[in-house]
Amino acid sequence: MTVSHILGYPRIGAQRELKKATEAYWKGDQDREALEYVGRDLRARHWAAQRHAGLDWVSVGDFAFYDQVLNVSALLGAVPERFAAQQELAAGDVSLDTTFRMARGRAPSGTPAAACEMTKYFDTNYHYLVPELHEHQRFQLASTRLFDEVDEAHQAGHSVKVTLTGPLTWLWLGKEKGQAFDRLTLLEEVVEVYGEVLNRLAAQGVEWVQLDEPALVQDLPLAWQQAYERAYHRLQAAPLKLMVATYFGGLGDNLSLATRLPVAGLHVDAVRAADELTHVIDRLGPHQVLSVGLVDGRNIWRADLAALWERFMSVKVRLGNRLWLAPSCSLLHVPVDLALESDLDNQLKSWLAFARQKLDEVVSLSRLLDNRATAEDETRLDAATRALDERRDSERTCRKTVRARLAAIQLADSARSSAYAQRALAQRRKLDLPLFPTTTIGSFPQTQDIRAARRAFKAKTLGREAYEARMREEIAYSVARQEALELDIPVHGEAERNDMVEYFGERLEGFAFTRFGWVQSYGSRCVKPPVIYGDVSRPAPMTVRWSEYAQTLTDKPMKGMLTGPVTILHWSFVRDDQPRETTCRQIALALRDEVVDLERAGISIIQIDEPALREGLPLRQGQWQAYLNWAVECFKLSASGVRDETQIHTHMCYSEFNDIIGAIAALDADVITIETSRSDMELLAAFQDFAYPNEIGPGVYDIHTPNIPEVAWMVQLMEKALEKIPAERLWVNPDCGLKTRHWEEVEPALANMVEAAKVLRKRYA
Ligand SMILES: CN1c2c(nc(N)[nH]c2=O)NC[C@@H]1CNc1ccc(C(=O)N[C@@H](CCC(=O)N[C@@H](CCC(=O)N[C@@H](CCC(=O)O)C(=O)O)C(=O)O)C(=O)O)cc1
Ligand SMILES: N[C@@H](CCS)C(=O)O
Ligand SMILES: [Zn+2]
Repeated sequence: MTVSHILGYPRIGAQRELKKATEAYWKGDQDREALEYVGRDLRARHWAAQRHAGLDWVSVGDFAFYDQVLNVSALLGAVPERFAAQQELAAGDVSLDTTFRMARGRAPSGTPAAACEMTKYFDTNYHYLVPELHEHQRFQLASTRLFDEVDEAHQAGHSVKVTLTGPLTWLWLGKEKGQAFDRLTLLEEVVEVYGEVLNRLAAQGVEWVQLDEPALVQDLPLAWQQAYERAYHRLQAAPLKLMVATYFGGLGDNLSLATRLPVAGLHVDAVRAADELTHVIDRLGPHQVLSVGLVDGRNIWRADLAALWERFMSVKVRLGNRLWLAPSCSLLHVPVDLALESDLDNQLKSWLAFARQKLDEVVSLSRLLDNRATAEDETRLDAATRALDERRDSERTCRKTVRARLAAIQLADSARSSAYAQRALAQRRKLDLPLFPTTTIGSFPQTQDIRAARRAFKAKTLGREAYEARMREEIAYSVARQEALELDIPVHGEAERNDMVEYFGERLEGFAFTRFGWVQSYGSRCVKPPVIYGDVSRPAPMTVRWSEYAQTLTDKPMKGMLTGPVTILHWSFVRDDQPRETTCRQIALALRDEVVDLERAGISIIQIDEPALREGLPLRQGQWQAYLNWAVECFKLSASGVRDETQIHTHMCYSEFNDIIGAIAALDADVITIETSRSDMELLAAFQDFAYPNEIGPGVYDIHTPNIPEVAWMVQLMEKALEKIPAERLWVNPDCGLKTRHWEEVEPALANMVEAAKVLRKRYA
């Protein structure tokens, strides 16, 4: 029989129960027992959903109150000293509050300390807590949570398969703190503790443990490849079966390595690496199980059951009972349950599958392949075929005017009419800016009041006119504050935007919105990515009214604010029936029209944010250039419809940019404002080495902390910048938008920033 399972389920809850419970606990509105109760209840419901769907195993170990990588750090006792958890470590039980302090710097109990770094999990929009590693670090089994959860699932009568981040991927995701050293020197001891974990799980009666090793789809140095063999030779001694799970791409040059590992099973991503499957099967040991990830765990499209059935028949014949089926990766990256989406039209809904629906898809496929399909499977098969046929032929997905416009794009459309030097002269004449011009990145505080007004508008208890009047009030307030602060280039403040992607998606054709389609981004924070289902176009201007209004409130040039095509693409669920770059070009054309309309409305500076440009890089370096080529082209397509004297800005944050500096220069934005303060302006060395020709606003203060930056601090940061970039090309601005801050923090911080610019002007005029 074909075994069906999943690599993990979303833990946030269909109604974001986990978010609400953890935030209530942090605020002190709910005690730990109540929080633990919500955790237990969610686990019980998620396991029940897996079992009732008909999966052969339920996955245990995918639950986390904050992050699954952090859970492994606690399990291994990798708790930095500043969290003062020595007693807990000695007792072998790192507490929940300690993990919260590691994640957020504070928790209801314990002394606050600097939080651990958080960063993107591979190429997903999920963020994990980076394990902090130091030379000669000791590890020990230091948490019982996993074992308690296994007991919980056993008591509920489930067949348990444990899932856990594997030792090599955990180390790969970690970062050396302090002195640099080889992380692999820690492997032996880490593997020792994993060995203990496995023995204990075996003693609990666990038969299968899935060790997630997505690092295997990346370019690995030889020493790491060899370390895989060593580690798994040691782990195979455990008296249970191991499945190494790889996902988010193909194994490439790690394929032989992965299939050689002495484990009972291997999971591969057959969505992103369909063409590797035969090679994997050819190399598989005669008794090894292959788990094939054939339902897309990274997207929300309904699976084509008939096509998959046909495609995998031969695989079934080759592997027989050694075939397992699963989604390509954990379902953490998709929303929980489509059934809740009562506002989506039925046709679009019929094209989609969220986590709950993907369980059914996997189960039906395994029964179809076994020739034991039930009437329910037949119904699902027919419904999927019908829905996919409709989707393929629909005028909603394929719009001739959009396609014709795309086909007519010329090379010249992706370039400004003049080179930067000439544009800069025209812009200087028009804008007449001082040396070290000051500006912000766009958003001002999204107050409770603004959010409440938006909620009321969405709930229809506040009418459109009243809502818009409320937003205009907010814009007027923020412009007045900026005038008082003497900022050179004001912005309208983005009060009207719920999210920098959702806002634009709501105004573009080809996008749809869910009500409950939340996906965990980090900790308790979620995003609700739009669904791009059809050809994209802009039925009407999206931001022009707000910018036009804001411009009436000041004599200074009002900066127009847009989210760029690449960022809109990356932070959405993108249609899977055409190349991503085609969808991106369509978004770029829609934004191009907006840019031109803003110019026509008298807006002479327009910022096109691309914070997600870097994170869209493929996991394999060999594929970077192809991606960067189309990403840069799309940005330029959106930016190039304007006259020389219109100044185009872009903004980037959340990433390190050293390795894509060439692509950043190729964007040819007149000004880039970029996150640099946390890295002490180090990034600018790359701009200097590359002889970056245009203007730069290196962020002079970190907006992620409530601290008010001092004038002298910002002046010295800018002086560091001056060592690399001439004064005429430098701007002064914060690292990113201010929407998460409070006015009481923003005003003194910006006042100091403006003061710093004045000091610099005196010194360098
Ligand atoms: C910068 N990042 C972004 C990503 N993707 C995006 N699409 N946008 C981004 O900005 N990806 C990478 C990073 C991820 N970083 C973050 C940072 C912060 C959050 C976050 O705070 N999320 C909020 C949800 C924010 C939101 O959309 N708010 C809405 C209101 C939403 C809502 O429904 N509110 C109430 C409704 C119930 C009621 O009270 O009536 C509710 O919360 O239930 C708005 O402002 O209008 C979060 O709370 O999780 C996410 C990613
Ligand atoms: N314009 C946006 C960019 C965030 S990356 C903002 O200011 O919030
Ligand atoms: Zn930013």
